[in-house]
Amino acid sequence: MATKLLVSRAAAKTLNQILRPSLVDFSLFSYSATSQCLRNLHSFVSERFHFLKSDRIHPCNSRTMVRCSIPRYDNTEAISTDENADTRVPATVITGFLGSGKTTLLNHILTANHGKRIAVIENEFGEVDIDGSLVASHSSVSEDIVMVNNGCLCCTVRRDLVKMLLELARKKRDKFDHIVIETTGLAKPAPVIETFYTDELVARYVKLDSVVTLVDCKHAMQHLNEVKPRFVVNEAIEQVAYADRIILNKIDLVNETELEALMKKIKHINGMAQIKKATYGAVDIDFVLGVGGYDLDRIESEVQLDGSHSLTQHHEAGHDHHEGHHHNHTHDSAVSSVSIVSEGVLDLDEVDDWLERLIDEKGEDLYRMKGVLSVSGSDERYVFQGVHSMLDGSPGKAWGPDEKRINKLVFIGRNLDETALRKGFKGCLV
Ligand SMILES: Nc1nc2c(ncn2[C@@H]2O[C@H](COP(=O)(O)OP(=O)(O)OP(=O)(O)O)[C@@H](O)[C@H]2O)c(=O)[nH]1
Repeated sequence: MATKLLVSRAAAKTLNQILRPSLVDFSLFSYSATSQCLRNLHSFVSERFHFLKSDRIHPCNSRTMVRCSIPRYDNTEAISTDENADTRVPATVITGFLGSGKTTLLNHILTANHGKRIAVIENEFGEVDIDGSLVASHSSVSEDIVMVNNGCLCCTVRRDLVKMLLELARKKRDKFDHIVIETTGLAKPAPVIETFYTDELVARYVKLDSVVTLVDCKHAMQHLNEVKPRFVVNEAIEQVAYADRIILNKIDLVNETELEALMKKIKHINGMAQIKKATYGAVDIDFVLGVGGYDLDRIESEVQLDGSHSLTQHHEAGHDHHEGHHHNHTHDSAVSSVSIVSEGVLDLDEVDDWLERLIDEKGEDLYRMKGVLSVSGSDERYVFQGVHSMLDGSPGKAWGPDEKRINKLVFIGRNLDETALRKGFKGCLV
């Protein structure tokens, strides 16, 4: 197994300013402090709240942490005049099953004319560095390999991933604008995502932009339907579940009916990700870079749920209809999405309590969640996003004077209890 890091010079562009990283203040709290922490969520009106209670995300990770932090920026270090500017380097994680087209997409990113200089961290099984030569044959990056490591990104080399990210962000920051990490076909995305939140230095210098999942249209259904032994993760499902962007690749190898069935299956698992069909990973670069999938400012555009869409999926799943919400739970997979679209005003204290309880009880099974909320006593939307037990929330854009205040929430996870989620939401309405 080899993990290597490349810095692409394919699209050179000069950074006008080398913005030095801002400081994130991580204060360690005791477990009991989380409650207070969440209860105070709405009081951080102008500052982003970031809550982290991370445990058991990955079998390799046995520690339990409770942290609460408000990112802030150290003026002595930051060159930017805007003290709230997020100057961290964005990173995109490309995942997808073996042979789904990850390297093909990477080549597309490296050779497309987008003006961004890309640093690549590539993780490959096998002694021979095959993907490196493939990438190199399509661009002039072969001489830019700066690190080589062994292991699988999701397990043994997570430490190496941290090292590489820090090396890039601290020492080579002026040489690139964006980091792309290509995981092995078998890598589970959770530990890679977790790295951006649990490692304080990484969180200080690098921000996760998005998880892009490649799906091989010809073989994906077989992998998604594969029944694994108990406690064994189906990587194909996990990769779809964590995605912000899904590329249905190799559409040239399937017919419309097969494509339709696959699309339906994928939406059942992940009702939040934007999906594009492609051959040879050829998608607009904007679709994969600069997504802001974990960015609170972008949550609203990411949570594009409307009642009609929801009900359609709900119907497909063969369950009772409930006005204004749906769940696309499938019986053949424990991983599914639950979406709630509802008018009404919420009590933010109740929301804090509800979400706190939820992540306390179900954090391990909650892969992703995002929401735009209408809360009492505020003219602004309240937005939140989370991964497992990490929850990040803050006030967002103001509601328009004649705008309908519609709450939109989506949860993706394992064994989601749609009825309980709906009840929990209703319990927060004033
Ligand atoms: N027919 C067809 N072949 C494709 C398409 N995209 C990629 N391929 C081919 O599929 C094979 C695998 O593509 P890669 O990009 O290497 O896939 P990968 O996900 O990086 O593979 P691993 O690193 O083994 O996990 C290559 O031969 C590609 O040329 C497509 O849209 N259509």
